Amino acid sequence: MKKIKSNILIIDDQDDILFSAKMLLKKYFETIFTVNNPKNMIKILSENAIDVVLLDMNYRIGFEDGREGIYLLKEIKTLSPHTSVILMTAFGKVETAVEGLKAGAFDYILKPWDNEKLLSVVKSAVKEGRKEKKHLENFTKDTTLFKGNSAVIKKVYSLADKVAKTDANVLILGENGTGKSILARYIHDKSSRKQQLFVAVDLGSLNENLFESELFGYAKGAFTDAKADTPGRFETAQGGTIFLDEIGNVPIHLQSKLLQVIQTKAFTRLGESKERPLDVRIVTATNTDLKQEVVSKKFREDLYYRINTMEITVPPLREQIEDIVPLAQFLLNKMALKYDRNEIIFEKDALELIKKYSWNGNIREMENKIERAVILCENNCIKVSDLDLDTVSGDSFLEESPLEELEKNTIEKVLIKNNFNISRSAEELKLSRASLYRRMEKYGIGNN
Ligand SMILES: Nc1ncnc2c1ncn2[C@@H]1O[C@H](COP(=O)(O)OP(=O)(O)OP(=O)(O)O)[C@@H](O)[C@H]1O
Repeated sequence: MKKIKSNILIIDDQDDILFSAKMLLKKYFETIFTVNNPKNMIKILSENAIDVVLLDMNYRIGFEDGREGIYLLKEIKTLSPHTSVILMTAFGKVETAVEGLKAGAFDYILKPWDNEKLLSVVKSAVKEGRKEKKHLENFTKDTTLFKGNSAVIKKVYSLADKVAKTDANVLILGENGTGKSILARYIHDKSSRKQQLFVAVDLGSLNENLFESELFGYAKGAFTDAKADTPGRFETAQGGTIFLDEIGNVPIHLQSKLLQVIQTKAFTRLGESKERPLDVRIVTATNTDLKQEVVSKKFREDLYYRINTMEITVPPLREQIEDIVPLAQFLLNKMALKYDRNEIIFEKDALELIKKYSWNGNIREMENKIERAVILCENNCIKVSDLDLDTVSGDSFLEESPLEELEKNTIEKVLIKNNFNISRSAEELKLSRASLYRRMEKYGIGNN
């Protein structure tokens, strides 16, 4: 049987436990390290990429409350944040193990263990760790784009990847600051037009009188200030992509001009009669409900159907809660780089607040708050007060809405049904184990 490529470290003061765990695991996993004194774990963890640590919770005779285990767990997580830790505890000491789960342990196992159970927990820890590592690689490779790992955002990028390969017009919908223009750029970068220009036009701030000249260009003498033949934005984007942001703000009398260009794939410079062929990919975006605008006759239906060959909705941050903390870390890295503050980190309470805050202004709001905090922060640790978040506005995630109540009840039911088996419950709820633990913590499930 081919062994799974992974490094496992077992820490226990009883040599017979180390021996039997090693005998069992070495049949399935490539490298097994053992230490009977936790002090020796530091060297192994710093010299090897350890995937999983199996950690006993009690060492000193007479101390059996598991405190040492919790302390060591935190130390391991600091030294090697992506190592999964499985706690080993005696029957009857489960409360401390549950506390360990909240402090970041992957799972716990009761001693004496059932071999099948131990193997299955270690295998899932290795698998989960790999996923996280891959996610981290994607995350650190690029400092301009954060993709996220929640199901909703993964769907967005998978759709964007598919549509990028085609020449279809794309309409991107979403609230302010959700990253619509970032997604438009992403589609361009993934398309066969990536070597050509990506031209972004903010139609919302474009003066009505300049609309035509700016978009389609003009000939010398077309109007008083037209001193020379000048190409417009569409022409500049030839061969590439034009991104028309805030398309919902275009007044109805100008919408027909856009429609004509999109329909005929040709444009005419102001003051000229010659029609020029147009070869651009059109990506548009808006935060208004265009369908509703069509119903209320503020937006032309024919234009709507021309621009939305493919429609992608970027979710607000409140619908991708599991991405909030990684995004905050991503933006902190970005700002740390920008302001040369490499050592800067979030204080635990600040990160908790970030997690619970409502972020109605989405990624833009978070970026602004973190940038401000990096500038203002006096030492290298961002505190709650540095973030300047309005926590009294009452719309933070802290409050339990009926929807949350529903979620809490469902989680409780599934956990009870599965005898508090986390893996099975997570599978049934279609959540990762980590997200299930996070929700349990949020709702105080399993605390008593
Ligand atoms: N996926 C992302 N990765 C990194 N930064 C992002 C991402 N999405 C958005 N941002 C940052 O958030 C800010 C807002 O993004 P963007 O302008 O794309 O949002 P938008 O939805 O187009 O906003 P608006 O509706 O106000 O035009 C930008 O500064 C951008 O750098």
